[in-house]
Amino acid sequence: MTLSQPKSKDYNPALPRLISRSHPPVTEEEMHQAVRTLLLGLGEDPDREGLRDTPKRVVKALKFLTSGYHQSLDELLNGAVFHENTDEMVLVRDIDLFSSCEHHILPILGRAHVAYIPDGKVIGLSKIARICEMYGRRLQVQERLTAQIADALQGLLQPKGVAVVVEATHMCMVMRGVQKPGSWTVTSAVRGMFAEDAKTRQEFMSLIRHSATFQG
Ligand SMILES: Nc1nc2c(ncn2[C@@H]2O[C@H](COP(=O)(O)OP(=O)(O)OP(=O)(O)O)[C@@H](O)[C@H]2O)c(=O)[nH]1
Ligand SMILES: [Zn+2]
Repeated sequence: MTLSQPKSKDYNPALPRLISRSHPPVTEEEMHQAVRTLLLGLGEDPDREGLRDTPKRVVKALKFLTSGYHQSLDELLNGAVFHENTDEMVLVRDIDLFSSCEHHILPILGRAHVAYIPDGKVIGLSKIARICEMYGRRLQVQERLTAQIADALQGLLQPKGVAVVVEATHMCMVMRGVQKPGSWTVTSAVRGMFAEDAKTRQEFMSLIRHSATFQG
């Protein structure tokens, strides 16, 4: 049986604070011009054949990579929250995750492991991956991304506990800056039983233990 839809306006841990709410809208043409200016600033010729459509492509790509700002949990869930009498841990591990770091707008590539202990309600498994995707498609820091996934599940299901681990490599640390290709950042967010009970947390950690590699 499908439960009544949780309302994201009642609970929305990731209400995007988009500046467009208070500023006049920026037109598509202005965005293209901005990319053209960037290319000029880099010493490129934006009118050469290979770059002619690049401003359009960049804007389109960036819009896609930040499309999570325009999604809501209600829409994404599509009612897929069900009554189920179980209180055993549910874990979806190795969810590929792509995001963009808010400091450099460069990719964050990795994976998420998401677990919860139900308290009368379960969520469609694919929706867990969709929640990760929605928050990934925003400008992020990994810590906030991890917490937002945990808080979304906590708010939607009121489960006995939630645990999220994100393992990711940041292109801003690989391709530029400190240039450390082998580095992985691991962040976790634990709520309820996972925060309170070391045994439950250990069970989760042992279930996700493996070597972190990214296979793109
Ligand atoms: N905590 C956190 N930091 C991040 C994340 N993504 C990028 N950063 C860091 O944000 C910091 C920005 O530091 P700045 O000194 O302002 O920028 P920068 O000169 O480009 O820094 P470098 O990368 O050290 O060259 C860097 O240390 C990045 O590694 C993230 O998801 N979480
Ligand atoms: Zn960065």
